[in-house]
Amino acid sequence: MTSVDSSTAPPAIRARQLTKNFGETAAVSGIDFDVRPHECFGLLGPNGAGKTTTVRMIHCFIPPTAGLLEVLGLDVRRQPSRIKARLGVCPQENNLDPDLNVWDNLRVFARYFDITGPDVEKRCEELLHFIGLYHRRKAAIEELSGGMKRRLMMIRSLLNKPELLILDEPTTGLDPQARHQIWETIIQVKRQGTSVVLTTHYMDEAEHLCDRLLIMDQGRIVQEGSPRQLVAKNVGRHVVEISSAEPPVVRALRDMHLSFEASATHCYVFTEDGVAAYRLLVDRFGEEHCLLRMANLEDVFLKVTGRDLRD
Ligand SMILES: Nc1ncnc2c1ncn2[C@@H]1O[C@H](COP(=O)(O)OP(=O)(O)OP(=O)(O)O)[C@@H](O)[C@H]1O
Repeated sequence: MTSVDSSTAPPAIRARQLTKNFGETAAVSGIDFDVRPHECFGLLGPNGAGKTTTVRMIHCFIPPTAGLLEVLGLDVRRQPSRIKARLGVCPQENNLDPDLNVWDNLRVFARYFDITGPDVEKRCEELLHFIGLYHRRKAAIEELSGGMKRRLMMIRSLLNKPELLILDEPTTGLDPQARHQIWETIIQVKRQGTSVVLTTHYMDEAEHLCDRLLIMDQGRIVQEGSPRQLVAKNVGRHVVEISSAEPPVVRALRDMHLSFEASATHCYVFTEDGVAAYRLLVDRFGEEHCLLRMANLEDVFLKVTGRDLRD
C-alpha cells in the first residue's frame, strides 16, 4: 500500500463561488470546496442537486458561469487541454464502442492520449489483469455483463495514468456483487495514489469509499465532512425506526420531544442513547413497529435534505 503525505500538497481541486446557470436554472450556486490530493471525495444529493454539473465543470466538459475552479492547480477556463491530459473520466452512461471488442475499445481510446506502440499493449494488458478481464479481451461488448462493462469503462479512464479520477455514479444499476467489485477497484486505484471524485445516490457507497463528502441540494452545499463526522454531528449514535409515518405517530413523537424525521412510510428517531429510546418507543408503539440500529449517512441525508432515498 502506498503511503502518501497529503498534508502539505496543494489541493487536487479548488472551487470558490463556483456557479453554473443553464438559462434560468441555477444548477450550481456559488459553492466552495477543496479536494485533497489522494483522497476519495464524494458528491451526494438527490436528483437535480447539481452533482453531474459540478463534475462536468471539473473535467472541462462545460465552463463555469462564474467563480474559480482549479483542477490539479490549473484553471479550467484557461488550461482545459492540460487538465484533460491528467484526468480520467468515467461518465454515467456506458459509451463503449459496440463494434469493437474489449481489447480494441481500450486500444482505440489509448490513441486519444497518444499512447501508441508497445506501450499500448502493455498498458491494456496490465489494466485488464487489474480488473480480472484479461481472459475476456476478445469478447464483444454485448457479451459482457453490466458490471464488466462498468469495470471496462473504469480501466479505460485509467489508460493515461490519471492523477485524478472522476466517477459519475459508478455503480448505478449494478447488482450487489458487481458493486462490490467496482468498490474494490476504486479502493485499489486510490491506494496507488490517485485522487478520486465520485458522485453517488448510494449512502453506503459513500460511507464505504469516501474520506470526505459534500451533500448538495438544489445547487448548494448543505453539509461537508467525513462520513463519521456528518453522522455524529447531525444524527448521533443510534436510530430507532418506527414502521409508520401516520399523523398520530408523528404527533406522539413531537409530544415526546424527540428528534426525528418522517419519510412517506417510516419515522426515524435520532438519539445518543438508543437502548433508552428503544424501550420508550416499544412501550408506546409495540415491539413489532420498532427497530434499533446504528445511525448512518442515509439518516444524515434524510435529516438535511428532508428526503428519503429509499422512497
Ligand atoms: N444541459 C443542461 N441544460 C439545462 N439544464 C440542465 C442541464 N444540465 C443540467 N441541468 C439542470 O441543472 C440541475 C442540476 O442537474 P444535475 O444533472 O447536475 O443534477 P444531479 O445532482 O447530477 O442529478 P442526478 O442525480 O439526477 O444525476 C437540474 O435542474 C437539471 O435539470
